[in-house]
Amino acid sequence: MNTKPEPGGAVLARAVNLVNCGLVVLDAAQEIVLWNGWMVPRSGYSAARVQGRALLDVFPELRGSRVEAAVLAALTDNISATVPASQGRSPFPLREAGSFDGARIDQAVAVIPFSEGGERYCLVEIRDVSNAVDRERRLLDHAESLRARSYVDGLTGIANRRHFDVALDRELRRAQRNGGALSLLLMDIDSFKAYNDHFGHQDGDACLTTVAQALAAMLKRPADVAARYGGEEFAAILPDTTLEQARAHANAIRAHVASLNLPHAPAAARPHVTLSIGVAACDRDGLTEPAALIEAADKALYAAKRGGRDRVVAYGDPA
Ligand SMILES: Nc1nc2c(ncn2[C@@H]2O[C@H](COP(=O)(O)OP(=O)(O)OP(=O)(O)O)[C@@H](O)[C@H]2O)c(=O)[nH]1
Repeated sequence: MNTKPEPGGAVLARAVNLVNCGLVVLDAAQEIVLWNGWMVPRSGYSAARVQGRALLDVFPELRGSRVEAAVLAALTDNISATVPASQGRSPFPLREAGSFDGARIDQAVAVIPFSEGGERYCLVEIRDVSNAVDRERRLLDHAESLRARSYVDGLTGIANRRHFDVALDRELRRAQRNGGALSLLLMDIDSFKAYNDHFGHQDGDACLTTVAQALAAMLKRPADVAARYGGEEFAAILPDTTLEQARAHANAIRAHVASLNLPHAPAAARPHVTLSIGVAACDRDGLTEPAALIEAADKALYAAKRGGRDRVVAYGDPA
């Protein structure tokens, strides 16, 4: 059996001052009766300076905070409480030891009531959780950037197919709710196989990126979406746009890409890179589902290819 005597007050005081968290003891009047060494360099107050002063007098900004509520609950109702770091801003104005203009330490605070000699007290324990909070923030940032990247085409930087699918579904529903129009363009670079065969795949990739950026620059409304639909195929969702308006816009896109004068392979129909575009709109019967709208635009695109390429065809145009 351990027969060593209990440590004296001096040993306890040393231990309390060495512990790696803030310890503050308040009496029933919320006045500070203990202020450990950890608090001193982080608050800028020595124990002698705060002893006997009310906590809210030392830190007026705690008024109305969750810490004040927890202290009240401890001293009046004998209830323990914790104030986790994630719930808003760090309650105590504590900074990294010795840096009084640095960032606040992220804190997890626990308030624990106890009685001694018939008096009620509470212990306020403050732990520095800055590292954990930092890690959590970095993980959240990383998750957010992964999420954003998962909707962007890695090669061209415009929306990818997944983004397109989500946007088309959303915009079609919105158009139906509001009784508005919506048009879809499917665009394909003409004779792109010949381009790759002549210039090589790397130049092919660069060409795809240039065309994608040119296309995105032509869609100016916030709700418009330009996406890479497949290999050398692009799509544009144009909310609040009728078939005839979309046809006009498709022609402007086609003319803009042609005006870039990107040299094409000798085997291509034109000396420069061109687009064929199929247009469909949801203002026609039966084109209220994404799949039906895509199929209609695809048929129109096929007709544009068959008709000689470098042209715009709308679904329903006479063959
Ligand atoms: N460089 C590059 N080429 C791609 C990519 N995705 C698809 N392609 C190429 O695009 C070409 C498409 O060829 P086809 O579908 O035969 O059509 P096309 O030659 O464009 O002819 P038309 O569409 O009929 O005018 C194929 O050679 C694919 O390899 C890509 O990410 N990078």
